[in-house]
Amino acid sequence: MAILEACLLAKRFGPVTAVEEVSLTVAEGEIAGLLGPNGAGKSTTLHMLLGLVTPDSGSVRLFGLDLDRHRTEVLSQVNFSAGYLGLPGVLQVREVLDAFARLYGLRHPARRVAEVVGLLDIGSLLKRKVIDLSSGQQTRVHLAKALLNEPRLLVLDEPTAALDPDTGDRVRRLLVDLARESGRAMLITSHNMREVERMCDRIHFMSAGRIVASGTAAELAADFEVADLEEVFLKVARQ
Ligand SMILES: Nc1ncnc2c1ncn2[C@@H]1O[C@H](COP(=O)(O)OP(=O)(O)OP(=O)(O)O)[C@@H](O)[C@H]1O
Repeated sequence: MAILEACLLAKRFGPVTAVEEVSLTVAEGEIAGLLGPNGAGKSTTLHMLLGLVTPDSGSVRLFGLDLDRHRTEVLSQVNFSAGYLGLPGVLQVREVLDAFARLYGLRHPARRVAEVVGLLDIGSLLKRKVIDLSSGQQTRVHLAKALLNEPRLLVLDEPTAALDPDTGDRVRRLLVDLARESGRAMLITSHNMREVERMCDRIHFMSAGRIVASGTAAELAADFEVADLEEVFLKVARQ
């Protein structure tokens, strides 16, 4: 079943065409990657899929429902994490997670907070204020928040950019396990090609607002007649 179906999305900001005719689908249990050079239109695409930016044209369906017409229903089954999203700095980590758990209307908020704290291994951070955390620690708190509502679609804008190699590896394993075991769909952007090769079932390359190539890492490498995704990226970026 298609969890996400985007059809011919387009967005301009004044004279800048950020996104043009972007169509993509993400299936249940699939981890999809959205790659491309800086300014290619990845974040703008994610924001349209999340209803944060209104497209100039095109449509988004989530779980078979039109995002515009069923906004509350579909967005309650989605979550989003990105390094550029702030959390309330004066609150302790526990207070932040408790607040989001209440906001999401979870049936067993305390139990779910304990679960995500365990998954992201952030028990030692619970009494710390968000503002005092390192960027990697904040990333883990953000990911914990994004898992609270057990989203059927998890959208992650550069999820491991601030993480050290060990923590990044743990988080990647956690996300892959979540997709495999519970059928959660994910759409991630990343500039880490090894990460994308390891995690993503299907990859969409964007350039100048358009999707210019899609496939598995192996299919893309074969199509572009190169050895790996890093070289595909360089070819796309330099075309
Ligand atoms: N709110 C905005 N107002 C004006 N221009 C914008 C706005 N948001 C994005 N843009 C422009 O749209 C284009 C696409 O930006 P976007 O952030 O989607 O790219 P990206 O692929 O996510 O880049 P990066 O890899 O650097 O994060 C860029 O030219 C950017 O300057």
